[in-house]
Amino acid sequence: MQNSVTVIAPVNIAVIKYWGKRNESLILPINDSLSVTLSTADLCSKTTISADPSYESNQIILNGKEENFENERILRCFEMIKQRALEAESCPKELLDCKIHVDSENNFPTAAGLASSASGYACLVYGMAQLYSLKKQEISDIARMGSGSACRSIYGGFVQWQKGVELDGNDSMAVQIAPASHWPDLNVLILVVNDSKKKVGSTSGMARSVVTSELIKYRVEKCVPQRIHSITQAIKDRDFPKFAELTMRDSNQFHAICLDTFPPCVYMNDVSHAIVSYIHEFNKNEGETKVAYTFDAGPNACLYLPEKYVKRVLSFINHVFPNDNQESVEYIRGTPVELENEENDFSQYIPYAKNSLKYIIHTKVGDGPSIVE
Ligand SMILES: Nc1ncnc2c1ncn2[C@@H]1O[C@H](COP(=O)(O)OP(=O)(O)OP(=O)(O)O)[C@@H](O)[C@H]1O
Ligand SMILES: C[C@@](O)(CCOP(=O)(O)OP(=O)(O)O)CC(=O)O
Repeated sequence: MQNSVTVIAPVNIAVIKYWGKRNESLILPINDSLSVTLSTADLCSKTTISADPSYESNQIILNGKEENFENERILRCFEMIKQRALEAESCPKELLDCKIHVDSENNFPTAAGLASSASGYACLVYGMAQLYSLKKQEISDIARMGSGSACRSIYGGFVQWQKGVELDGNDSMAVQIAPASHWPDLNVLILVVNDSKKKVGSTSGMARSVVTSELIKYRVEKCVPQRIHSITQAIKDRDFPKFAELTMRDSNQFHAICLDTFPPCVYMNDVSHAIVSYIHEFNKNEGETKVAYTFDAGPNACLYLPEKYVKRVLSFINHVFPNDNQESVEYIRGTPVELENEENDFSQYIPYAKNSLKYIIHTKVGDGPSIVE
C-alpha cells in the first residue's frame, strides 16, 4: 500500500476574471472566468501528503510553518476526496482511516496576489486524489471548494471555469479550452511590484463588491458572456492582438469594479498604473499590440506576449523601470532570457522612479498538476 505522494501544481492567471460569488459556502461564482496556466518549471506549489496509522492528528505545514488543518476549506476538500474514494472503491479502507500529514511549499510569494491559493489548493486536492487512487476522476469541483480559482489550476493550457446554474453547484467546474501545446508561443512576464501580504483578500473583497457595486451586475450580465466567447475564439485562432485587447479590457473593468465597491478595494498602486500607461504607449509606438497586461487582486502585473517580443519588451521594461539589480540573476527569474545588447531607441520614454519593481519572473504557458517521481 503506497502511503505517500509528492505532487506539483501550477499557478493560473485569469484573463477574464472571477470576481463575486452567488453562494459563499459552496464557492459558486456569479460569472464564468478564463485563465492561462503557467509553467510549473518556474512557479509552482509542491506538496507531499502521507497517511499513516501512527499519525495521531491531521497536520498541514505551509512553507515550513504549521497551519490550522481544521480550516473549513481544507476540511471540505479532504472530506469530499475521501467520500469520492469510498464511492469509487478505489482506495484501501485502511488508508482512508489514517490521519494525514501535508507538507507544502510555494516557490514564489504566498498571499501576495500571485494566485498562491490557486496552485496551493489544486496541489492539495490533486495530491489527495493520487494518494487515494482517484486517478481519472473530475476533481476541479473539489479544488473549487479550497479556493474558487484553484479549480482552473487542475488543467494545463487555457481553462474556463463554467459557473454552472445548479443550486448545489454540481455543474460548476473547470474545462480545458486548449492544451498548452496549442499555443506554446505565449510567454509571460510577471512584474513584481510588491510581494508582501495584501490588506484585503480576494474572498472578502469580492463579497463586498457583490453587495455594494452597481457596475458588477452590468459586467456579469452584459460583458463577461461576450468576452468569454470572443477570447475563446482568439485562443483557438492564436490571435494575439484580439486576446491582448480582451485581457487588458477585462483587467481594467475588474479594477473599476473594485473601485466601485464601497468602501473601495484598491489593489493597483501608482507603479501598476504606470505599467498600464507605458504598455499602451509602447504598443501604439510599435504600431502593433505586442504585449498585454493583467492585474489580479494586488499591484503586480502579469504580462502576456508572443515569444519573439520577449527580448524587446524586457529591454523596454528595463528602460522605463531602471533597477540597481538589473544585472543580477536574482532580478530576472524563471526561464532565462538573453537581453538585447544593441542600443535601443527608447529615449522618447521618460523612465519611472528607480527600483520601483522588486523583480521579474519570466515564464510560459504550461501543463496541469503532476506527480513528482
Ligand atoms: N501551497 C499551499 N497549500 C495549501 N494552501 C495554500 C498554499 N499556498 C497558499 N495557500 C492558501 O492560500 C492562502 C493565500 O490566498 P490569497 O487569496 O490570500 O492570496 P493569493 O492566492 O496569493 O492571491 P490571489 O488569489 O489574489 O491571486 C494562504 O493563506 C493559504 O491558506
Ligand atoms: C482576482 C482573482 O485572482 C480572484 C481570485 O479569487 P480566489 O480564488 O482567491 O477567491 P476565493 O474563491 O474566495 O478563494 C481573479 C481570478 O483568479 O479569476
